[in-house]
Amino acid sequence: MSAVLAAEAASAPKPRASSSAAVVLLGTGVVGGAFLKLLNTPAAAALRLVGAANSRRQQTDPAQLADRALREKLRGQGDARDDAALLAALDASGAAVRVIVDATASAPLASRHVEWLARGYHVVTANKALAGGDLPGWRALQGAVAQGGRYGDSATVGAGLPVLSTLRRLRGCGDALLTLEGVFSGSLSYLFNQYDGSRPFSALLLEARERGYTEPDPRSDLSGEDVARKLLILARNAGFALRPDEVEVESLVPEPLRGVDVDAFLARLAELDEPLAARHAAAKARGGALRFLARLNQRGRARVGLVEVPAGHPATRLYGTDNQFALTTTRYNTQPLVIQGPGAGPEVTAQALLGDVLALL
Ligand SMILES: NC(=O)C1=CN([C@@H]2O[C@H](COP(=O)(O)OP(=O)(O)OC[C@H]3O[C@@H](n4cnc5c(N)ncnc54)[C@H](O)[C@@H]3O)[C@@H](O)[C@H]2O)C=CC1
Ligand SMILES: N[C@@H](CC=O)C(=O)O
Repeated sequence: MSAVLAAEAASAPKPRASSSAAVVLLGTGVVGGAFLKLLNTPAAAALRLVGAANSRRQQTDPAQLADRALREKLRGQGDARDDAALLAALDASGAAVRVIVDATASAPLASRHVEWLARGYHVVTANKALAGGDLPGWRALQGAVAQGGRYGDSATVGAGLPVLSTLRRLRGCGDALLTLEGVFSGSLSYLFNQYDGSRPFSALLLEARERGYTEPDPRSDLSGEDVARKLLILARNAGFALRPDEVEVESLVPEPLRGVDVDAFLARLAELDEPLAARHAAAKARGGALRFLARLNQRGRARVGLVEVPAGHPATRLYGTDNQFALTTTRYNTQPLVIQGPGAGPEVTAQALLGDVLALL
């Protein structure tokens, strides 16, 4: 090892010897699976997994939890789902820091976050259904946090890009958000950064899904619902008490595909192609490009949808799954403060979860 590398290794932050946490993981899909891999790295040495679950099964047996094939095994083996048994495993761990990591998209699970915080568990989540859901849920969450509950939400916006932390820091300094604009979806960014009409939109969507960028049901992305949730989370953290019905949302899901089950939707994906090809051709003919943008103006008016932007627009300078958040505030008012980078994907999202868990130690 070179002297420089050795010095860096020696100075790398290490968990305090006395700090350790017991962790229960809910959701072992794309993000949860990547989180399990991170738990097996030195960065997570202070964390002890005491329970893991998918939607149907769970495991609390230490030997099974230590198995590198845990995620695969849970598909066919394990106990029936029972939140109480997972919480009991956290209690039995004796750890001072007990963390529930929610890597699902389940609204019923998200609705339990407040109760878990009130009972003294910390919650770290990639699930946006509570903070980006109805206003009473958001208010209950703020109440639990005001009582001392610690809620790790970095993964809910920008897959861990430092957006929420920046916004809260500015607000803590008395700076107020005036407007917010950008690309808040990694999958829609990936789709529209590439879509030039040469390949069907549906083929690109399948690619985004295979890479783990889309929601469990990709219509949550295409409908604008996932972007609207992120806009609500950001707006609320900036002090706007916005309700979901106050966000104007444009859906890219054709009407006949809205009510069918996920498998039927995936089988009929080609129905997305013609309308989007027509919009793309029209934008291109005018020298523009299509981007799925989110906007919040100073009066609290919020909209998410597909926009034809001119060549050279900041959103045309994104690559891959890049997200872009342009924050204009009372102090950043001549030029916005811009946060940009990959905004979806298993590794970055799992790292955001891990970072939030480690911050509890
Ligand atoms: N994929 C990405 O790039 C990002 C995803 N997220 C969020 O992460 C969450 C998970 O996304 P993915 O891993 O892509 O989804 P996924 O569909 O691959 O995995 C979801 C997992 O949750 C489990 N699950 C569902 N209901 C459950 C329940 N009641 N109890 C226990 N487990 C349950 C499923 O069995 C599955 O293992 C979503 O909320 C998503 O919005 C956030 C940022 C980025
Ligand atoms: N499906 C989401 C994943 C992150 O929240 C997206 O595409 O941004």
